Amino acid sequence: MGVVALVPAAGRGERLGYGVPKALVPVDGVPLLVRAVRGLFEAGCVRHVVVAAPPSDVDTVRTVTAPLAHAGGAVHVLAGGAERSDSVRLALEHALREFPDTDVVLVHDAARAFTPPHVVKAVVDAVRAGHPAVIPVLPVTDTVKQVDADGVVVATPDRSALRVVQTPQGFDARTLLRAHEAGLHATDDAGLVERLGVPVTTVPGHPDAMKITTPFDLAVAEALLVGGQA
Ligand SMILES: Nc1ccn([C@@H]2O[C@H](COP(=O)(O)OP(=O)(O)OP(=O)(O)O)[C@@H](O)[C@H]2O)c(=O)n1
Ligand SMILES: C[C@](O)(CO)[C@H](O)COP(=O)(O)O
Repeated sequence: MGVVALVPAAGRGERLGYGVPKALVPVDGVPLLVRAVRGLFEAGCVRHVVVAAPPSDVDTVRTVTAPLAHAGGAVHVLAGGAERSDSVRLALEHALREFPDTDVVLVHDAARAFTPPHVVKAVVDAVRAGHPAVIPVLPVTDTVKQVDADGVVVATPDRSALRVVQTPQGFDARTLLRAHEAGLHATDDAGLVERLGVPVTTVPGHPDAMKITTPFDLAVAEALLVGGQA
């Protein structure tokens, strides 16, 4: 029995526009991916990590992540796929083949490099408590509008019932495999599980678990977050 974290890190980081794949972008000299993997191990409950790397950078990713493995744990690196969900599926298949005693799987964006370890632990604890799918969330602070193709507002959903979704998302391993094998599309793994009719439970997320997507996000991380984690 053990927890394996899958880290989709194969994106190009086009919205960031840094010139190297986003996972390798340094913040205070430390690549985002290294920070993300460190945070997973620091939670104290993750045994192995499987990273889906940009296909052109598998060797570099192996080099930067190799020193992160702790006693009894491993960091495996493989080439990711065309879409995030392809990268997750490839990493999941690898994990279940290489670590067959895995019972809990986390999926964690390399781009959420500053996620506090206590959020990782809260997700794992909730899966271990019997919830087959668990996601960290934050309340929505802006009013949200639904618009049509012309940008005209068609609805204003009640924001008290809305949540912003972060990672790591945690799953019973067989449930996540079933969700990926169903061949559906969703922007996160919990979205695939929902379509199976499996309940998805929420735990509190954290503002530091922001997804670094744009140059603004990177500037925020550099200005606010480095001190606590460098
Ligand atoms: N084919 C892909 C695309 C994305 N990801 C990963 O999924 C996470 C969330 O994706 P996002 O933040 O959108 O990253 P990018 O795809 O790199 O961003 P962009 O769309 O700006 O290129 C990131 O850690 C990214 O590396 C992945 O593993 N494989
Ligand atoms: C998984 C995710 O981070 C949850 O908010 C998000 O859906 C990833 O989206 P992206 O467009 O691949 O960045």
